[in-house]
This record gives sequence, C-alpha cells and structure tokens, in this order.
Amino acid sequence: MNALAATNRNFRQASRILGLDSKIEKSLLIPFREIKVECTLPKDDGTLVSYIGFRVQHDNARGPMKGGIRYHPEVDPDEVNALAQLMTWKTAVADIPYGGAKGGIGCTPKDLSTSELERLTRVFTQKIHDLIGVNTDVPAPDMGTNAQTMAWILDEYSKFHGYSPAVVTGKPIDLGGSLGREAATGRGVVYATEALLAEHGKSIKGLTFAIQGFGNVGSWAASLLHERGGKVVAVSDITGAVKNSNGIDITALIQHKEATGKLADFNGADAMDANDLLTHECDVLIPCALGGVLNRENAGDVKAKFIIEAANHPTDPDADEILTKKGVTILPDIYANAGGVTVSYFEWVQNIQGFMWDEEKVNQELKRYMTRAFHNIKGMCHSHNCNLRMGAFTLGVNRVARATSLRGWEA
Ligand SMILES: NC(=O)C1=CN([C@@H]2O[C@H](COP(=O)(O)OP(=O)(O)OC[C@H]3O[C@@H](n4cnc5c(N)ncnc54)[C@H](OP(=O)(O)O)[C@@H]3O)[C@@H](O)[C@H]2O)C=CC1
Ligand SMILES: O=C(O)CCC(=O)C(=O)O
Repeated sequence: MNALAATNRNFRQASRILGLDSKIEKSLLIPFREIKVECTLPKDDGTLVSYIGFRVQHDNARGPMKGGIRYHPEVDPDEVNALAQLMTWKTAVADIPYGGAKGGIGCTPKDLSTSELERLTRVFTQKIHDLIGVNTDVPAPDMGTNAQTMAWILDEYSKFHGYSPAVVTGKPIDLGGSLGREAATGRGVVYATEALLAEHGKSIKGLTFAIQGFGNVGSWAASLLHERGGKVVAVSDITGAVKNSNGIDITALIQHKEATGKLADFNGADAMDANDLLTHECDVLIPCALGGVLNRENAGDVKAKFIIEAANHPTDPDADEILTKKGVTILPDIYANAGGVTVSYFEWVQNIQGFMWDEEKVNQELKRYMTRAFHNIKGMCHSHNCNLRMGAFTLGVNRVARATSLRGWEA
C-alpha cells in the first residue's frame, strides 16, 4: 500500500473512533494546496537539467503550515501528500500552533555539486516564494537537506520579501537557527523512548538497539542512546551495515563516517548485510531512513519488542497488523519524531521574539513537550481502548477537527 493510502487509512480509522462528521472528515483529508513546479538547473558543465519540485500544504486550521523539504530520488506527489498530512497530525500531537506541509525535489543530492545544490534550491525558492512565509508555511530540513539548504532558501526568499529569518527553521545558528535544533529529532526520539520504556518498567541502560539510517536523526539518536548506556548493536546507511553484539562505539563510528563517508570498514564492528538490519536481534528497533521499510515481507521476522518510528511512515499497514499480533509495541512517527518540529517551533518563536534561548532551556522544553504528548496519547489509548498509533492519531485529528469547527470551516 502506498504512503498516502496508508496515511488516509489511519486517518479514517481515527475519524471513526472519534465519530467525526463526514463533512469534517472530507475537509480534513483534502489538502489545502498542492504545488508542483519545474526547476531547471544549469549544471556546472553548462547543460540544463529539469527537476520537479513539490510543496503540499495540507492544513492550516491550527496555525501556519510546517514541514520539511526532502531531496531524494523517490520524492513523488503521493509520498509528499502523505508526509504533509502526517505533519498536520504531528504538530497537533505535539500541541504546537501549526498545521502541516511537506515538500521536496526528486533528485539525488549526492550526484550534485554544492554549487548545483545551491542553484537548484534557489530556483525552487523562486517558484514557491509567494506561497510560503512566516505566518503561512515554514519549511525545514528533511532527508537530503540541512541547515545550509535552509540558509539558501532564507536568502532567496529575503530578496523578494525582505530579511525574514523565521521563514525557515533548522537554519545555521549564525542566521538565527536555534541551539539544539540539529540534534532535536534524535533527542526527541530518545525522550520518547524513555517515556515508553518507563511505562514498561525498563530504561535505556543495558537494552540493545538496532538503527536503520545514520544521517541527522539516526546518528543523533545513536549517540544519545550510547551516552545513556544503551547498547547500539547494529547500524545501517545506504552504503551498508555494521554490527557488534557488545555495543558499537558510536562516537568512533561517527568519526569514521565523517572521515570516509561510509559505515563499511569500521574497525570496531563487523560488516553485515544491510537488508538484515530490521530483523537483527535487539530489544528496540529504530528506523531512521525511508518510509515503508517494514512490510509484509519482513515484519514476521522482526526480533525487537519495541519499534520507535524515527523515520516518517516506516511501517506499512500490513506490517503494523503482523507486528501488533506478535506483541511488538510500536511508538508511531507522528509522536516519536516530533522533537524536530517542536524545536523548529522554538526556533520560530525565538526569531519572532528576537531573543535566543540557551541550549539547556531548549532541551528542557523539548523534554517537557515530548513527555506531555506521551501522556496525552496514553490518555486517548485509555479512553478509546486503542494502540499507540491510534492514540496519537485520535489525539492529533481531534485537535485539528476542533480548530476547524471553531473557525467555522466544516460546512
Ligand atoms: N531531520 C529531521 O529533523 C527530521 C527527519 N525525520 C525523518 O527521519 C528520517 C531520516 O531523516 P534525516 O536523518 O533528516 O535524513 P538524512 O538525509 O540526514 O539521513 C538519512 C539516512 O538514511 C540513510 N539511508 C537512505 N536510504 C537508506 C536505505 N535504503 N537503507 C539504510 N539507510 C538508508 C542515509 O544513508 P547515507 O548516509 O549513506 O546517505 C542516511 O544515513 C526521514 O524519514 C525523515 O523524514 C522526521 C522528523 C524530523
Ligand atoms: O522541523 C520541521 O518543521 C519539520 C520536520 C519534519 O519535516 C518532520 O517532522 O517530518
């Protein structure tokens, strides 16, 4: 099942549990605006190449739309639609005053030089600058993009609208980025994991973790788990995977990846087949890369007792059913990875206030938001006798439905 069909299915299930009116259900499903633009890139060798850029603005009942920009060859309209919708429920679960959006360009960033990436980002921004803004739609990094990408968007946007640091989040600190934003998604994953494990009378220390993806989210999550005494026993990226049943030295692995660009040939661990990462022996599995990686083919072989969805939509509905039957507890994406957008909100607030918080305050507030959201989700699970995914969906959908009806939009 594709990402959009799966997301719509989860939404409809939540809507049924909440007893939403069919008019409101329809209005929440249909995106506010879908943007598709051609981005022509003059390559370094003088040739021209066309890429397709997307921005889907799903909903703004609770505030400006918010969500990342992804550069990846598999970016397509269905996936961007699903990711934009997930952002709407995620910001509502975190209880931050935003709606949801997502964007991306179907490209392979590693095949482009830095100056090509800059030109492509500027062309994309020229095409969408009138449709984003501090109070309308605020982009941020996602797969394949980073603080530098946000700096280019900010600069290009500011040529049309005047200097506007709050138009993007996840910026470099020197341009008004928030301390703690780079680590925030991984840190939020760790706070979410702590909240879940505490419910089960467990803690990170001594448990074993397998992590798929070692980019921004995966490497920060691994590093913070390692710092808390968790044993990261397997890690993968696009180049391969490594394992060590005694626990991998994550600081050394990060240094190795920075130096060589890959996980392979790391001294402190053995090479393994990256396809086996998701079914590796561990207590906690954390997918931190692409969507749909847990599916009918591999779900039955998963050994972990807990899955923390740091990636967006890593578990398709077939896998969800199989894993639930096996007794695996799944902490859903719209909560587990909400730390990134939560600190994006803090960054936007700091930009608007013209005042910078210290990192300790950012991390403390992040923990407070993540812990509060976990208890709110558990409350919904209790009231509706449902699992954590439906607890999170009903929490988010209910908040957006209330705002929609208070604004008189349901007719
Ligand atoms: N950045 C953020 O703040 C947020 C991100 N997310 C989600 O987290 C996930 C990761 O995002 P982020 O860390 O920012 O992205 P990055 O681009 O920083 O990292 C992605 C990682 O995934 C690896 N990867 C790609 N394809 C595969 C594959 N087939 N198998 C194994 N690893 C693979 C990449 O490998 P390599 O390093 O070799 O390229 C890289 O390590 C995405 O689903 C994203 O939507 C969710 C909330 C916020
Ligand atoms: O920080 C943000 O605004 C968005 C992060 C994001 O894209 C996500 O949570 O999936």
